[in-house]
Amino acid sequence: MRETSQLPAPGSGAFVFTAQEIRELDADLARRDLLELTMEHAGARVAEVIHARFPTGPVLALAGGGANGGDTFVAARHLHALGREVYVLAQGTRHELAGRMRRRLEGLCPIELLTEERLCAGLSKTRVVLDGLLGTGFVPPLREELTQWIRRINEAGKTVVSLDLPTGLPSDTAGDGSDAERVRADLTLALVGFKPGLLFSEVGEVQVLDLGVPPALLERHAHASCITPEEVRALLPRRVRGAHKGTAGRVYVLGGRPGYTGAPSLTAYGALRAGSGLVALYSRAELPRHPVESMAHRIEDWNALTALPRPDAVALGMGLGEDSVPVARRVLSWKVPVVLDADALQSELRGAGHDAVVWTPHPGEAARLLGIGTGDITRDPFAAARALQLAYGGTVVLKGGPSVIATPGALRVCLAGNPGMATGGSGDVLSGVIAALLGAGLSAPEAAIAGVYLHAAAGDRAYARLGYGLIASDIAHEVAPAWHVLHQASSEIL
Ligand SMILES: NC(=O)C1=CN([C@@H]2O[C@H](COP(=O)(O)OP(=O)(O)OC[C@H]3O[C@@H](n4cnc5c(N)ncnc54)[C@H](O)[C@@H]3O)[C@@H](O)[C@H]2O)[C@H](O)CC1
Ligand SMILES: [K+]
Repeated sequence: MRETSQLPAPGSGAFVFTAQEIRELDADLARRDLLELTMEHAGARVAEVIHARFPTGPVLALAGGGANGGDTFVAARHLHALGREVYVLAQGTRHELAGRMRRRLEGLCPIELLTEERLCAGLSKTRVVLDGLLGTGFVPPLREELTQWIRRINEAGKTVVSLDLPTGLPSDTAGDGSDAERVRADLTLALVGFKPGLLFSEVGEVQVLDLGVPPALLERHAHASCITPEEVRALLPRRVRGAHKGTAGRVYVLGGRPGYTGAPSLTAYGALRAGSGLVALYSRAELPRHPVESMAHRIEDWNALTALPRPDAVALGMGLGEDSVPVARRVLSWKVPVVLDADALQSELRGAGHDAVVWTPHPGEAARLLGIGTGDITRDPFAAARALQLAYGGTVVLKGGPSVIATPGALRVCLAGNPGMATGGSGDVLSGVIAALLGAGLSAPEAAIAGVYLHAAAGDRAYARLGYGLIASDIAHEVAPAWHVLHQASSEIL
């Protein structure tokens, strides 16, 4: 689970790149004669941030044989120019670029070949370690000498700043949970954008450095992009002066069964707090704690649904149990926007969906839908979300820390939210929020993006008040102020 204090700023509309996409971006930059400039910029920015964050003491810069090491040479030169004492240990290399970089340092700060002995001596004398051994070019498994060096770095207890990626962390997938073989960084300065490994592993603080790469190139090569508060604000439905409850979205919540009555009630709270004009619950069970602002109906037979007027959106599956698949089939045939959650996330519904469906699995449900293990989902949530979207259609929200959204055209990730939200009923609230937005007229991708963000922002508000003791109904109630702040705020405040 990610620690709240380690979350990157949710305001950053950063992109995410895999190692392959970085190679393609680099090739594009090289064609435009911009690659060397970009590396120069990277090193200068890294030096600037290190100097600002850790302004005193010697810096030990560890440079690998690839471009990650090349960036480190540039950073060392800029740190030296800022008056810092810098000691560079470089991996033996024939890399032409790294060789040139090294010549540029000669006479400025000491450079030696990296050996274990020199590493230990250097670590004992330093305050800050700049880890520039491996970046996106790392191909597991680690070579033995690297494993030993990483161990030494981690044991030294110094402040460690990793350049682009903590050495040993795979770029494109979540780390395996053990950090024995990767640098434990206090801060990672990610170049150009996040790498998936940084989003889905325990990596400490991450800061993305903008290297002045033209946004059009970033967009062309990116794997995914982070949801921004600005775009969510623009998506939020506005009520007209003559609005009444019937125009603000009528949402049906279909869920619950005897013994499982809390889930649909939380969905109803989520929908109401996200602005639904009317929320009606239908369940086989009595729902003793449904919001008084909603209408709860106990029904004996789901055939009774046929006689009901069509709502603007439906949230379906929360606590519904084995009736979920036939009920979902019936509701999907109405062709109104639907959120399919919890018990409705079944592989029998493959092919039964339509464009206005939002599927909201957590990793366990996603694994069930794809017929693979949960570990395969959490290893690469982007790939899992995309695979689900291709198999099931509509829009997929793969819940997690962070949540990932696959729309027909894009992969998105939400950096807001916190581990306190890992509490029973949190997902039920989310399906209500998304259903409310669908009911207000947003498309499935829009409702998923805005809903996931609003829910996460509400969770952050609840966490600020209550810490890890927050419960799902707190998230539901914080949706309203989260929305209100977003609605009112100017883009400067965001
Ligand atoms: N557009 C950008 O974001 C830019 C990023 N840059 C930096 O370039 C690196 C990636 O550089 P690359 O040369 O492709 O790879 P690395 O430096 O990460 O590593 C290559 C180096 O590592 C050795 N190696 C690979 N696998 C292993 C292993 N299992 N064990 C030990 N050693 C291994 C390999 O032999 C090579 O020597 C990116 O992270 C950014 O830092 C550029 O500056 C351009 C702009
Ligand atoms: K690194």
